[in-house]
Amino acid sequence: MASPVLSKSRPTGQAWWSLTRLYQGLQNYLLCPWSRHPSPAASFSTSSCWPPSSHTLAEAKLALSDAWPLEDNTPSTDYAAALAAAHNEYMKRFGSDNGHAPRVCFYCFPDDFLEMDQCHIESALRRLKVPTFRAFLGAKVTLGDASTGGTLLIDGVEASVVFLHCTFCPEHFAHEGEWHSRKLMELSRAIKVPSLLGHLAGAKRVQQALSRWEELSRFLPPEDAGRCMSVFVAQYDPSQPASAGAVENALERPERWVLKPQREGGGNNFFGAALAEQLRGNDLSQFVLMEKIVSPSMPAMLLKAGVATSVEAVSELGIFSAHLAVDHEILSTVGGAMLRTKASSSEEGGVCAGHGAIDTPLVVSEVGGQGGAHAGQIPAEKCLLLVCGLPGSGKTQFCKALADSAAKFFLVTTWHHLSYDSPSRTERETISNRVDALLTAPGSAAILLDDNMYSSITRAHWAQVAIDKNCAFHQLFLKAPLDLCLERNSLRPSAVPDFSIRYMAEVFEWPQDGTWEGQHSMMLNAQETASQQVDSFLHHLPAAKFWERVRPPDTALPRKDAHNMDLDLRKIVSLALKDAKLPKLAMPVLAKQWSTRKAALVAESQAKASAADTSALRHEMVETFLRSCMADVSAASAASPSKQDGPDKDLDKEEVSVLGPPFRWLPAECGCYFTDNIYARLVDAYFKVLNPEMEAAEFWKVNDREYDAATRSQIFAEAVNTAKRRKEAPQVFRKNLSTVLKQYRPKHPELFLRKADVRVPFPPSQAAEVFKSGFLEIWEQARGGKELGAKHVHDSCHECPFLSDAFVEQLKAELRHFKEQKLPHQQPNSMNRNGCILNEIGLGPLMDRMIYVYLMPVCRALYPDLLPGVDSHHSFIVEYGPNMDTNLGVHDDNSEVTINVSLSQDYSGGELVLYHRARVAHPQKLEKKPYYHRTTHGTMLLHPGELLHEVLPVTAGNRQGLIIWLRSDAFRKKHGCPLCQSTDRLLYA
Ligand SMILES: O=C(O)CCC(=O)C(=O)O
Ligand SMILES: [Fe+2]
Repeated sequence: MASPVLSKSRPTGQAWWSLTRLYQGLQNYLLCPWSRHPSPAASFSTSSCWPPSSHTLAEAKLALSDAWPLEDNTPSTDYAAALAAAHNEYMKRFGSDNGHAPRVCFYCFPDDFLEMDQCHIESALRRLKVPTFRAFLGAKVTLGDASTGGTLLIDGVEASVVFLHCTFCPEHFAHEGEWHSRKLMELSRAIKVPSLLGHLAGAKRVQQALSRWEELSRFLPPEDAGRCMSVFVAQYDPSQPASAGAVENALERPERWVLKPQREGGGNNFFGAALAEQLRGNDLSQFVLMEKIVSPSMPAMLLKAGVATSVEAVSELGIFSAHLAVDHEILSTVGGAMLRTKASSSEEGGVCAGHGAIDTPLVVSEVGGQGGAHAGQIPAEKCLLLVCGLPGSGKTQFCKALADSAAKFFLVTTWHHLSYDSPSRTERETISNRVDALLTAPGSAAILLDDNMYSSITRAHWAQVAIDKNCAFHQLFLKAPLDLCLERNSLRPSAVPDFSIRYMAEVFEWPQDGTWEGQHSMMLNAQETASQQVDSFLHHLPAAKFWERVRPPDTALPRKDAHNMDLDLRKIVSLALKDAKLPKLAMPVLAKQWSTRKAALVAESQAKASAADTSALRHEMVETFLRSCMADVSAASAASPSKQDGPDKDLDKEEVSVLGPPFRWLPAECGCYFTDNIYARLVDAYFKVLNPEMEAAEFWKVNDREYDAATRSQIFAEAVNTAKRRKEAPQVFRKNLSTVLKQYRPKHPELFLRKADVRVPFPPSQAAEVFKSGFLEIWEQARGGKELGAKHVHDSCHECPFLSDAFVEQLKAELRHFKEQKLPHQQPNSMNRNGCILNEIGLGPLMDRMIYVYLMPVCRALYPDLLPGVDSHHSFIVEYGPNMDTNLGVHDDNSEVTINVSLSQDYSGGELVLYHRARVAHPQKLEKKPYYHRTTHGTMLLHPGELLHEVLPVTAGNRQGLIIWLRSDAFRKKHGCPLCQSTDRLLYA
């Protein structure tokens, strides 16, 4: 029986799962005893033609009444048609202009056992009246007219097309003569199959490079690159320092990895202990370390040498395609497929080597969709997915990012995201009922239930709900250091009391291998950005039992006895009383209240001690107690005088996503932003403010510098004010943005994109209006990997055209219009008091698109080391002129790369002066001569954020600029925050 595959080439957990169940039957097994040469990837194109008919026959003989119709598979004739098209193109161009009669050459080994496969293509070509000949490695190869683009003569015959069945591994080049022949082939005008580029694209090192988003998105539109990433496994060059983590993991868990030497064909790979041994060796540069692809298996019977064996089998699908281009594309077709099926226990799948069998794909359309007669019988699929982790571990952002991208990757129709994280019992009940309803409703759906879920008993409850509803079940854990969660939590408008995070961190029961949870859990790194987490989720999806129904817990769940319960209640009280947010005055009252509540719970639990489910009941009691203490601490701190004019509590109801994807918009990236490098304009210097409530004496102890008394008090006031403003900046940012979204009536609504649209380019005609044509040329160069036409002007600084005059005017008109409305907005940063933050006034999505689609390819080409990836941007307008700031002191930026777009030209003075890098060890060794930048509007300057720069006084007129600070978590993780040079307090990296 044929092996089912999807007609849509996307990984669909649900579909795989359903198809596994559908699979039944018998496997034909083809055994070829010859395995002298590794076969090129295109072998067996012919042999793949016959299984459909034999499988159909087998179905008929076995009277499988519900057999699915099998598709014809005709790769050999499709192959021949593509070769014929190539030959005809050659004839059209060159004909027989020299009296030779060109033919298609099959260039092979002298004793190639695959001849039986190739001869079908040859005879199909003959039927198409295309002459062919066979030549063998070592044949006499010459160029007819000894120059590039000349005729290719092989054994004296002119080849129109050379179809290479050898020269793809080192042994094929045993003599210099073979290299020379191969080179002549490349230099000749004959059409090469495969082309050198096509061949290289299949090389393992190239595939490794293409498995990275940064590389792949240079060649594919983001949407397509995203889809590809969702099915690619990770690949590394183990000799590179950046791969140390992967190598370490492979040494620990070799069963998850495969080590491939750079060789074509199977049979050369290392697995398990042999892999670990190689990894400990010296020369790793010849290898590619790849995560193993773990496909879902299905039961099968393999028949080999007359013996049938029942195995768990996996299949691998290859699709044959042809692409012919001479200057422009002439032909691009997909023709036929090869499916290899093998026992999942076998590391190798080679058919000739006796490991795999050629099989037939059973093509169905979407499961649960219009899949033919059987579709209606396939039950709708549901999956309950728990997203667990401490508060501040980024669960909600991850869920949003997943639901956002998941629709593209799964056949599941609906993704629901529910947060169970509510202190109120009734609200939790409502959500619980909603989960119930969603799991019962018709249609496929994934329900993401996001909560701390720190106890395994709580998770088991949800597993049981999934079992009862006959649904699939899986758990995702976001793991983050406690300090990071505390820091992130403190930045949220709906921060929970610190003590609750400390408590959960202490008692968190992480899933254990070997228990029911081990099989149904995936760990994600909470320090990655949400989109990276989604990437790793998609990477690990094939191995996860994501769409499987969970088996009831097979290990005893931890039981909570009276003693344990008492310990937990005490722990909660003691941590809660230490919570920093708790005002001192409230403490005795709460301590008393909690002690009474605790005693009542203990008594209640003792009274119910004989009930069957006491353990679960005690769990519930601890949970309820924790939540009531959390509510008390929140209420007490909200009522304390210092908080009365604090952030607006209603804000968290606003659906304002400022954390991406694709980019975060919040100004703070490191905890030091709130305490270090606080700028005082008065003396043009930076100070530390450990907290805004700090006393003057303490402040001057930390900032030990000499000033007179009056200056001291002014500096102190300014620094403390700035620190306060920074502390509140994230909340104010959200609040302002939500006000703008509700109240602002734009002048040019087309500038206000939807967040969902930011990954797509402007339609071409609009792009031509937005950008200067010179920029679009540079953009194309960057995307094509070509040298850029940007002008290098100073140490790593480049100038290039960017926005069109019309667009600059449109943007400025919108900004004027905004300012006229007098809506609240913040200053861009400590140094610039005028202007505004574009992300805060609703133009964030526009900037996201500008950066994601247009600026990133250019920046990546110009700053490959600085920008391994960009996770956030701070985009703002600066303005100088009469009655405003007129200059800007020397500084470096809180960015990896800064893009400075000039928006005006009618002003005097105001040059931007670029010096040297502030953060290198020996700045004095760098170029000392400053560069004075002054351009026409719409031109941009790109410079590393660490380059010291200043703006000289504007003496007349008005000067406006658009500044984009690009930030990279990956860079900061390695080199530290640019302000404090440390990695300790990074919020997202
Ligand atoms: O106005 C300019 O050109 C530079 C502004 C700047 O350097 C900044 O805001 O960081
Ligand atoms: Fe700057």
